Amino acid sequence: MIDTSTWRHAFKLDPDKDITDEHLEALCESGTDAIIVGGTLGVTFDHTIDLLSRIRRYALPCILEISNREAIVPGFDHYFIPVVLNAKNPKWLFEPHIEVIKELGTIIPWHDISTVGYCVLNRDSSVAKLTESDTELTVEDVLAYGRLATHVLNLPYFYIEYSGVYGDIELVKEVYGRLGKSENGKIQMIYGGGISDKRQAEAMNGAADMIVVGNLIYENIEAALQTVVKEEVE
Ligand SMILES: CC(C)=CCC/C(C)=C/CC/C(C)=C/CC/C(C)=C/CC/C(C)=C/CC/C(C)=C/CC/C(C)=C/COP(=O)(O)OP(=O)(O)O
Ligand SMILES: O=P(O)(O)OC[C@@H](O)CO
Ligand SMILES: [Mg+2]
Repeated sequence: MIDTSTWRHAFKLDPDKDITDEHLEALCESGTDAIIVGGTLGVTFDHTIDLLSRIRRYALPCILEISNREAIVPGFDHYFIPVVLNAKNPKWLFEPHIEVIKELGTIIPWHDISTVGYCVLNRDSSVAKLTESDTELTVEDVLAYGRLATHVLNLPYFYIEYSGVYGDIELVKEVYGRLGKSENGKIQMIYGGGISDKRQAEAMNGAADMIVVGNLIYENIEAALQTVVKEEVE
């Protein structure tokens, strides 16, 4: 089982996108807490296992965020199993999961997986289009999804996903403040989406337990490296 309680920052690598050895080394040695591997579309077994083999040169946790059956590669330290809580197409809630559990049930390392409840808020993202996410949500709506994740589903993670665009920080702050602190904060809240510089990374890190930086890696590696924020030492 993995302990992410002190994690503040992770880079998310897309197996479908190229990255040089030099940039990969810089990311893995940047001080980030973990590498998450995943994407929405086109994630293949071969690209995923190739990327894992390259990341394994470095001593940091590597998590596979599973987006399709093809991408399931053994050998990761941990697996995030997504549930898109605000998916309007019910097929995406549990159908893919059931198919995989029926196929792999006996070999699934249940202690190495964590279910992550996503609230997808960028209507133009691939994941929103794929799952037909209801992205026109108020703060109260998002807070309700957070409470669903925390108290009804007892999930370890609630992920506010803006995937590709920098989100509404006031919404994130309010949801985090009312969910995390006022309700014994037993869930870890993650923010990801459009972080493009150190200022945005620090701002969002004040609004959630952990931030994830993805696309910026492939647009501006130096700016991506600047987003690494570390746990304040008491
Ligand atoms: C030995 C062995 C084989 C070990 C592995 C066993 C294992 C871990 C089995 C898994 C068991 C299980 C229950 C798996 C679930 C399988 C599955 C297919 C789940 C579907 C998840 C889902 C809802 C997918 C659709 C939505 C989606 C793509 C979610 C991913 C998260 C997300 C928000 C992605 C967006 O990423 P982003 O980078 O922003 O996207 P793009 O940049 O590509 O646009
Ligand atoms: O690629 P970006 O927009 O940084 O988003 C990171 C992560 O939330 C994607 O699942
Ligand atoms: Mg991505």
